[in-house]
Amino acid sequence: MKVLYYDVFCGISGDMHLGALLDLGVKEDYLKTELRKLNIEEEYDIVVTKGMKCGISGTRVEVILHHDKGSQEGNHPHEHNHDHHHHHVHDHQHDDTHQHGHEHSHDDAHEHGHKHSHDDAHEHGHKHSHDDAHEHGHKHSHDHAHQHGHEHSHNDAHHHGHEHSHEHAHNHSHDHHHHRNFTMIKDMINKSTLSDGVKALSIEMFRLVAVAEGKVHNKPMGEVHFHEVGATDSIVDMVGAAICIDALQVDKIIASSIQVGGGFVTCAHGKMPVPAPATVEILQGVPLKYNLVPFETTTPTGAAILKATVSAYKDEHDMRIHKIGYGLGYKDFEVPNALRVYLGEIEDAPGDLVIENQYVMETNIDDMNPEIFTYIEQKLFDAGALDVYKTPIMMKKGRPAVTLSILFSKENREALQKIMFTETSSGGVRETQVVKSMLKRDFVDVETSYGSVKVKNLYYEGKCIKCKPEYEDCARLAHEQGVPIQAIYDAVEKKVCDAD
Ligand SMILES: O=C([S-])c1cc(C(=O)S)c[n+]([C@@H]2O[C@H](COP(=O)(O)O)[C@@H](O)[C@H]2O)c1
Ligand code: NI
Repeated sequence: MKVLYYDVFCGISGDMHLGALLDLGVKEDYLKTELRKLNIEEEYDIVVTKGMKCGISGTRVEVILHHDKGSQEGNHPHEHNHDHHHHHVHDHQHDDTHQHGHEHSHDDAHEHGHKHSHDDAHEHGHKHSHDDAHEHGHKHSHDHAHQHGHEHSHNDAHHHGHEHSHEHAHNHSHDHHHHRNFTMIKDMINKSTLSDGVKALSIEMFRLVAVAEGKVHNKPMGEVHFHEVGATDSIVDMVGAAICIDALQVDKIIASSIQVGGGFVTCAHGKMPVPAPATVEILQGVPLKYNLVPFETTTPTGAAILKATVSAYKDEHDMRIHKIGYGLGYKDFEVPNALRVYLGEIEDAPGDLVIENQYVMETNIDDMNPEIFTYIEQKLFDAGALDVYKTPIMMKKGRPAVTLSILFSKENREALQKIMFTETSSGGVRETQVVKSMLKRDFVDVETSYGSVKVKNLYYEGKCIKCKPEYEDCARLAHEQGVPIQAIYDAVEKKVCDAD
């Protein structure tokens, strides 16, 4: 079995992850070509360099943002070194002789404060579009000649206050890409020509962050205003992660316990404890280590990449390692600030359990014509449900009702959700992630006096411990031969026992 192992001894962020997988052998050109399928390549550049951390060489990835067309044309790339140092206070450096300090803080009802200070002649392009009530306050102070032009489009009531103090004429047109929400990002990914696997995996990463942010800030997921998450560099980090993982074509992903770091981190919300609330929300149930350094070592993006892909956490593993990669972080610590990854193989033991992350979607129904259930169940199976089952329940006001449950893999979530909303009377569904352990299995054809029946063999610790004739074959033969179905089961059992 081909395995990817994350050794998260000093944490993980989106760009450390990209660096590690490029270091492991994923081609930089392939990553960049695939990312272009999102059609946002004018918003960023990706710079890949070789570097060193405490004597270990590895690969460093920087996502350089073009916040606006103006800055792009004016050759003002905005650098976001997304691990461990920018924490939502954006430091920007420009080729021209000036610096920007942008401070953004967004919320549903919220205020904007943009502060710019410039030394030289240049142009800005900023665009904002928001869904909710909020206030804007822009403060600019400039020393030299340039132009401003602000474009804002808002759906709801809000108040703007722009304060400019300029020594010279200048031209700003705002064009930030910070406010894509989960739905917008999902649409962008789905509309692209990326493979279905990459789409599903990257959407799952964004969903994990959206759910976590919603929980932390006590808002429904749809109302979460993405901050860094909605920004271009998070899109590059998470879609890029899915592209690189998909390119490796591994059967299983394993990780060590995750070093989250310590202390406090400053971000849009102010100072927050490490692990940041969204990070620890995402990493519930995962083995963590703390305080290797008094800084944030694992970010929400890094946490989401692992949560969406890792099926087992083991500090000691028995894989044969074929390749090793190091993705470098930005800061320098006393320990190597790097994510280490291994590509290798684990022997397929015949008795091994198959362990998969799956999901259960459920809704309680007390007001639907019961005849419809059978129709819906079939539709759910056709859309990829792994199992569909009903549980009788008693609901409020003494109503007898049914819980309709679906077991599924994440790539089928949207199709199944659509059926739940459009075909049942339900107005909402809930979802939980489950770890499913299955006995290894194979299928054989058993010849009986009635005909051939497919039989499932189930293995545990290398031995076949259960044999199950497939119901459909038994039912078909019983009809064809005009015998009780039990006669077919008995014939299969006799054949199997005789063979033992
Ligand atoms: O901007 C928001 S909403 C934000 C929320 C949280 C919470 O934990 S809530 C944390 N952060 C911090 O932002 C940086 C960037 O993280 P990325 O995952 O985008 O790389 C990081 O320091 C987070 O802890 C931001
Ligand atoms: Ni937050």
